[in-house]
Amino acid sequence: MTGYKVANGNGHSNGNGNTKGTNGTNGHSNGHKSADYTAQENPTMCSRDCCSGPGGSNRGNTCSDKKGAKAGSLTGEKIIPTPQSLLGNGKIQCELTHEELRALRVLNEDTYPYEVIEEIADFITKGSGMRPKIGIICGSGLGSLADMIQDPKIFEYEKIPNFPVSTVEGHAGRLVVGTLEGATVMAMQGRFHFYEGYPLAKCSMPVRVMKLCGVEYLFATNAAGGINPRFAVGDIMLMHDHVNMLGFAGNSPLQGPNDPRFGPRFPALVNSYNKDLINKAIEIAKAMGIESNIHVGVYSCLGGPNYETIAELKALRMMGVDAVGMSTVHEVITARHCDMKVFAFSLITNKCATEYSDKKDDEANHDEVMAVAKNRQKACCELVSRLIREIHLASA
Ligand SMILES: O=P(O)(O)O[C@@H]1C[C@H](O)[C@@H](CO)O1
Ligand SMILES: Nc1nc2[nH]cnc2c(=O)[nH]1
Repeated sequence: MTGYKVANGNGHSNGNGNTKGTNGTNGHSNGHKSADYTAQENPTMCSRDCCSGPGGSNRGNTCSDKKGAKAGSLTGEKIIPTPQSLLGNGKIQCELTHEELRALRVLNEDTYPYEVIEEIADFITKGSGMRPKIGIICGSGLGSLADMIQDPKIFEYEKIPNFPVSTVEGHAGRLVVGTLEGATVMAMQGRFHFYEGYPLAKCSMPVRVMKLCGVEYLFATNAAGGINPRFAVGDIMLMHDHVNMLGFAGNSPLQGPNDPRFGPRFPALVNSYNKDLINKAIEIAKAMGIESNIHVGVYSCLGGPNYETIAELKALRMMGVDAVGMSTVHEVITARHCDMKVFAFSLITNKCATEYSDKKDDEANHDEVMAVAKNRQKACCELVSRLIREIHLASA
């Protein structure tokens, strides 16, 4: 115990009556919402050349031809665009061109229209001349897997239309398409996390791009803190299930209008992690002589960027969670929604303390996470590449 008394040694004081959410939102401020409000607050914004709307030649003036405007805007009444209206017949305040509407929806970014994702996928398949079968999302420090790809075609995220950019140290921010162990693959060197300020649908949008590029298998890796006391730093936990804490808080990458071209409105998530791939990975680990460092377990994603409190870690352990991180779950949900086969693992980069202590060493930190990931990247890369080889051989 550390300088203060906890009544029952469990570390909880029941003083939790003030934890209610304050604004009823999903908790992310994406910095782009203003695009909606500009449109709704300017009743004269239109797509024609007569006024101050986009492309208008008479900027700063108001439009006298308001035929396209909804009645509400003429009386000054506010019309709040909803996701349905944005995806519906395209009328927010007045007629927008298809391109303008799409730009608004992309900026609005909680929903990525199918057509935008299709365009990104075309950009990648045409630019690389390949239709990859396996998609890989490289977790923190494991980006070197993408460096093993042969004949790589590299796409910097910032050069891909409508793609977000990586903001985390250790995430390079590029997409690499090429061949690995005979299979055509596309690998994300750098993923998008909720804590970067991106809504979950944007974090996992690249999974849908992968799907439309032809990807059938999603491989996702992450760095995670080990909660299971049997786990050591440097171990690998093959994910066989997850606890979606962001989902408990009412947040999902599938929120908003469902496009059935990707998958059903209410997808089932039991058996999300492919058992055959888990079993093959265990066999490969045996052949590599790292069997004793391999576990099968349950991962949980929290929003981050802060690491967990002792009370949170105790609660997660009681829920059956073995490792905790800040990613992957929303990618897996998106992949399963569009019927991809999923294989995922956590590299245990730190042991999570579940007892109170004053020792600084017990605190997780990103430098340690990166250092362990660097040390273990050879084993992680070998495991993934050998598994990809098996998939390739089985389908040849
Ligand atoms: O992208 P992953 O899940 O590997 O990154 C983890 C979570 C945080 O970004 C970071 C914390 O140190 O590592
Ligand atoms: N949330 C979380 N993410 C991590 N990523 C690497 N280690 C950790 C950890 O202990 N907690």
